[in-house]
Amino acid sequence: MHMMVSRPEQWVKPMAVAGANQYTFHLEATENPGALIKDIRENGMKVGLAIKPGTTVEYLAPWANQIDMALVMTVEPGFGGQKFMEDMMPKVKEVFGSGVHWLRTQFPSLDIEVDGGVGPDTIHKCAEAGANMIVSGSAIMRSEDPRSVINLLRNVCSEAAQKRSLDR
Ligand SMILES: O=C(CO)[C@@H](O)[C@H](O)COP(=O)(O)O
Repeated sequence: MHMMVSRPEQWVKPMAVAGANQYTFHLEATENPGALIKDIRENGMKVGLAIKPGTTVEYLAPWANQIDMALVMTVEPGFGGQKFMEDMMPKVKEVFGSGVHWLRTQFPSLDIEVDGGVGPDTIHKCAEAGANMIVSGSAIMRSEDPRSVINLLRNVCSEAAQKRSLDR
């Protein structure tokens, strides 16, 4: 479950009872990420941690060893059909001036999801950066052949992941 809500603490138990196996919350929505991560685990769910475009990845990094998935939003949360923000890709992987690589390099086994504006035109950027989980809404729903779009998105991600593991 991607909980794009304020006060995410209040929905942990209800989601666990409803059968959710992963609970993703927004870093910006809580004052105590550590306590929330602990509560999600104690309720038997995996932990996802999302950041909005305006939040730098340095805020997420301290929690990366305690979570199962990092979600890098590539649109402002709110609604589907927005333009993919390519300038978010350095949060997934980039060589900065200092030579620091980001999430995929620092946390090779972490699931990294991108959400917003992802479709056949933008999937290569996500996959090459190292994202292995994709949210795609309008590119699939507005397609005349949703199955082929899903297959394409899946294949591009799998091929990039395979290439990464061979390069390691
Ligand atoms: O909920 C959100 C943004 O608020 C996203 O999940 C988008 O809705 C994904 O849809 P597309 O950007 O792929 O249309």
